[in-house]
Amino acid sequence: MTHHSAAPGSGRLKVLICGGGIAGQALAYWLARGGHRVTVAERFPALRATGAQVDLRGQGIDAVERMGLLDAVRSRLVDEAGVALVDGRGRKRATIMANTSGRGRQTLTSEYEIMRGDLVRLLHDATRQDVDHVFGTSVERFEQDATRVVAHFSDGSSEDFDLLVGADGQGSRIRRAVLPPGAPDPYWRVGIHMAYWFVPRIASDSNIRDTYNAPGGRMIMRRSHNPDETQVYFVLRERSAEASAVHREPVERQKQFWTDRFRDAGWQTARFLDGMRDTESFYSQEVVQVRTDTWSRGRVVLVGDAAHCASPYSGMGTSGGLVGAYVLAGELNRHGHDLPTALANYDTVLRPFVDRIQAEVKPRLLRLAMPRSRRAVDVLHAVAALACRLHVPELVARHAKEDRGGDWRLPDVPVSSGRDVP
Ligand SMILES: Cc1cc2nc3c(=O)[nH]c(=O)nc-3n(C[C@H](O)[C@H](O)[C@H](O)COP(=O)(O)OP(=O)(O)OC[C@H]3O[C@@H](n4cnc5c(N)ncnc54)[C@H](O)[C@@H]3O)c2cc1C
Repeated sequence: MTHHSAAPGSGRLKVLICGGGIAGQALAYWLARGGHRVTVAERFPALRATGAQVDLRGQGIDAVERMGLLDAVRSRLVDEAGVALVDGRGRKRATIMANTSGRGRQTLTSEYEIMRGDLVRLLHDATRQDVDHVFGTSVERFEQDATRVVAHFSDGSSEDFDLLVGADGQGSRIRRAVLPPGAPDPYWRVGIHMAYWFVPRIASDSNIRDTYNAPGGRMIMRRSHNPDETQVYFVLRERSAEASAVHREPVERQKQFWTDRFRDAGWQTARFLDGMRDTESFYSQEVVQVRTDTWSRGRVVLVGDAAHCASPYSGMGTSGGLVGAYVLAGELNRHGHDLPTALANYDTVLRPFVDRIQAEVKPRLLRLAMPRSRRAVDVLHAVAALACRLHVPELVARHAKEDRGGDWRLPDVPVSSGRDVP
């Protein structure tokens, strides 16, 4: 680790961000612009520019715009025209097109769909000059007193900082150390699991996302993001200890789990399972939200999924990380070494937005969209087909007053920490 100290008495802070994903890098961007000294420690040996397609919506788009990155994001958007429900023979039973009217709220497809890897690379390009990135290193533990936090790294070194930020995602270790003893389990479980990977694209893979329901609470999605690759998502309704534990097992065991559950699902399952065998891009997770009242303790604070993962079903996970980073950086720029005030304001300002995006996930609706019986799948398709013939989804989207983040607006915050930066 490199050693440098912040100028004493100035508003500048020496900050360690644990996790170089979306929220960590967005925070690094704003703090570096604010004149703070920032190190990002990422556990992965290189930039972790993997993952499937993510949405940017509402306030998340505003946050990207304030970073001056909207044009760069626009140039990397995935072309997804809409979402179709297909039957076992691939026939489209109902199609919901993206809302391109410029009014109301986005449908299932957002106006800004981008591959996670592209967004991570873009944020990295915007921060790499001004921030120390250390790859292949994680924070093993830390201790703090009134004047500093000491981080102990996986390479055996340790270093003092003014502030440690846990931007280490849904399974955050920093969060475990921040929550008070006896705090309730922060995971709010929806009873749904998801795996995704890439397979070679074939001629019939269009720019419409296909969604297929199989009995047993199983869903398969297919969407294509470039001329050569198609993303496959397997989604499973299951509340069992086995399903919750499998995501921490070796990848081969995870693949076996998904193969066993989906083997007889129909449609293009055989093709997708074939592609799963050789893929490098496989990722398996339980759909959870992180719900905790504690976002900070002393000189340690959480940002992004570590603080408030809203889950992929909110459509606001990535936007939430970008917005949280912006709000936290703004308060740190405003209050500098008065960390108690900065961190309390971060909580007060951001909390209503987080409550709103987390409330977007409605387990009852998700269960309805993933029926268990064949008959219920048929009913779902018939109702969806009728609704689409009557243009219900487009009308609802266009006439909705607000997008998913509600009427909460990004606050205006100082970009720099006062006198240190012109
Ligand atoms: C590999 C990957 C793929 C993903 N794919 C999707 C997707 O397809 N769709 C979707 O909606 N969301 C996906 N997500 C989640 C999505 O990125 C987040 O919901 C959202 O962007 C908020 O980002 P975040 O920075 O808070 O968390 P994340 O993007 O999860 O980033 C956390 C970062 O912290 C690093 N990290 C974890 N533990 C440590 C540690 N102890 N020390 C140092 N670094 C650590 C991780 O390697 C990662 O780079 C993915 C996340 C990851 C890590």
